[in-house]
Formats: sequence, structure tokens, C-alpha cells
Amino acid sequence: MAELTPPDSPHEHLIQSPDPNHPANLICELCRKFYTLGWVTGTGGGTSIRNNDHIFIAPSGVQKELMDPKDMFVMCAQKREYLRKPNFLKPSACTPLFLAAFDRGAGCCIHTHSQWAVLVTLLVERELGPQACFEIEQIEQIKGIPKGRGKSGNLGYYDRLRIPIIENTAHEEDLTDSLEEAMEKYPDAYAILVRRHGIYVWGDNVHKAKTQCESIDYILQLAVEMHKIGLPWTKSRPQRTWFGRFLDGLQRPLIY
Ligand SMILES: CSCCC(=O)C(=O)COP(=O)(O)O
Ligand SMILES: [Zn+2]
Repeated sequence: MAELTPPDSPHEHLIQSPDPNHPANLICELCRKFYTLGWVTGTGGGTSIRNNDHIFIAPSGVQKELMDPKDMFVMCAQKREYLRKPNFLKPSACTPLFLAAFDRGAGCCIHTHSQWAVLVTLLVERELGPQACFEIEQIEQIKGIPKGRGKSGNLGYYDRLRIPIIENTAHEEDLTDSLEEAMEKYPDAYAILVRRHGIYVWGDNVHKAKTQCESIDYILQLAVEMHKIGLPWTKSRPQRTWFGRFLDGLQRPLIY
């Protein structure tokens, strides 16, 4: 796709490997899969992988399903300096957001423009207000999400999954401060929704980031469908008002 860094560059070996699990190959393969799910259409969304000392980043504004390993940027994880920069390309505008996830121990971060994610941010705003998180419980797929950083095991069926929501900005990179704030406020979160935009999901490694992103997308789609037929996402709302409890008593199908 791109005009390449000269092939005699000392860093070409960083993106050349016959191993399908090499990060440069894997980002391209994953983005092809994610495209079919509607996660990275129209150049939106993307994926970044940290592999020990190296961070692999896709270019900005390209069709993510058509990328080639030679299009990948490679950054030194410690110095945060680019070791490999393909000519005529810019690194993804999501780079500072991916780095925020790597700073907190992630091995892979996936950004999607899934319509389910966008719809849930709109529903939460309308039903619960601008400061609210998305919350859901008693759905089997919640078990696909870890309890939190430094905690062993995954959420259980009766645990509540909470995904914070931050407001969108005109430029992707300007999301960084609010994303980091949300990461600090919700240290157990492995995902953050961006209103009217999409979601960032990260995991300890590629396998975990991918399966967590799949579980969350499944739950977000389910949540939209549940809302359409008037089913609540949680059994009860924390800090309910007397009016909320009154409505509970009537067993009205409202979202809290
Ligand atoms: C139509 S995509 C707008 C930018 C965006 O939200 C995104 O996720 C893609 O950014 P990138 O710089 O990686 O192309
Ligand atoms: Zn985006």
C-alpha cells in the first residue's frame, strides 16, 4: 500500500517475519477480520500491539482491512521513539490512546467504531444522563471480561460490568486526557466507550484483547436489542430514588 522505508533500513527486520503471529502480520490479519464485523470500516478504528520492547502501530487514514506489514510503524516501548516509519504515512491518530493502555500493562489495544458501541453511548446519555457509565449484569457473556487489573479471574454471572463513557472530541488524539482520567477513576475497566464514536478495549495480550472486545461487542448489541423491547440492563440501580423503587415495585421495563 505505502511507499516504503528503504529496504536497506536497519529496522526492516522488525516487520518481516513468516510467523503469522508476528505483530506486524497479526495487526493486518486482525483488521481484516474486524472489518467484516463493522468495527474498522471507512478507515475508522484500528489495533496496536506491544511486544516486549516494541510497539506496532498502523498508519492513519488508510483502509484498515487492506494494510500490509510494510505499512506498520514500530516504536521503541521505553523511549517512545519511532524505530520504523513508512514514508508518506502518519501513525494512527489513536497512538496516544493506545500508549495509555500500554502504560497500564496492556499488550494489545483495539479501537472499534462498532455501531452497537455508539448506540449504547446515546442510550445511556438519554436514559441516565451525561456522567453515567454503561452497566449491565446477569448476562452469561460478562464472564468473558476480567475482574480488573491485578485481580485474578473474570467477572461472574452476578457481577456488574461497568464501562465508563467519555465525551468525543473533534480530533482523536484529544481524547487522551479524558481516557486516562477514566482509566484512573475506573482502574478495573478494560474498555472505555467514546460517545458518538466507538470504544477502546485492551487486554494483557492479543488473544485477551480480541476475546474481550468480542464479548463486549456482543453485550453492547444485546443491550441495544434489550432496550428496544423494554428490558432493563440491570436488576436494580445503585442509589435509587424513592420513585425508582416505586417503579421497581410496578416492575415496569425501564432502564436504570
Ligand atoms: C473516519 S475515521 C476518523 C478517525 C478515527 O476516529 C479513527 O479511529 C481512525 O484513526 P486513524 O488515524 O487510525 O485512521
Ligand atoms: Zn476512532
